[in-house]
Amino acid sequence: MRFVEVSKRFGDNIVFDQFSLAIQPKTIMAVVGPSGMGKTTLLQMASGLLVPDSGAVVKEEGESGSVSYLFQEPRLLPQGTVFSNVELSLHKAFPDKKERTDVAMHYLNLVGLHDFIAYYPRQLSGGMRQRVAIARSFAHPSAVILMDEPFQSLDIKLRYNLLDSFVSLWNESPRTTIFVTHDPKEAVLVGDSVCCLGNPKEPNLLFKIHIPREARNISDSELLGLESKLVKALVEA
Ligand SMILES: Nc1ncnc2c1ncn2[C@@H]1O[C@H](COP(=O)(O)OP(=O)(O)OP(=O)(O)O)[C@@H](O)[C@H]1O
Repeated sequence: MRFVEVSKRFGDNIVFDQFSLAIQPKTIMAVVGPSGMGKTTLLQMASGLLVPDSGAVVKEEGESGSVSYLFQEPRLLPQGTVFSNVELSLHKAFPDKKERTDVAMHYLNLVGLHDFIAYYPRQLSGGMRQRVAIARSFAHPSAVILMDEPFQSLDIKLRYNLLDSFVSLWNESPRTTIFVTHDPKEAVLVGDSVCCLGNPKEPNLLFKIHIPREARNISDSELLGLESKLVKALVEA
């Protein structure tokens, strides 16, 4: 997916001015930036919910069709079980009931919720609810996943556990992904590239990360170095 010289303003507020960014198919672009710099706006333009004033969002071959959105809050149906929260979203993509059930169960297994499929959201912890939402995003056969600070409200241990779950699902079924986060550590653990919005010297500072995702460690010196560069860029932004 490519943002090509995209401009977007709300009244006098210019959020993007001739902004360009290329996300290689089936890679993860982490996006960090101070509050109000346009991260959610970027996701909305990627999803087609919002149309740029000028410029274009270009999808690569195989990226058209529906997108999966993962939000900070899991947005589950309170009256549906864990299973039906995933299965219900698949009716259009998988008209065959058996196939739909298999797909839902496959992803619920991958996020470790096989023993909780008959539970209702109110019976789950916040982390478990977010696992359901992750399973639902991946179960949907969309080529693009847009993530808006999905782990922000969780404690640090849970956050990194969920990040691991997300990476396992992603490795099993890679999709073009934009991952918005406030946390530079999350960004360097998960992204193939990290785009930092809002730095006055370089409005879309881009870092590429060459360490394979599965080999990344929170205390790896190269990642720590990159993280501190990001923190510096964010403080200057
Ligand atoms: N529908 C809208 N109408 C008017 N202004 C808007 C609208 N949507 C976003 N904005 C403005 O655009 C700017 C970017 O908003 P956006 O939500 O994309 O920022 P963000 O980087 O995601 O912020 P945060 O990190 O706080 O979620 C902000 O100044 C916001 O007030």
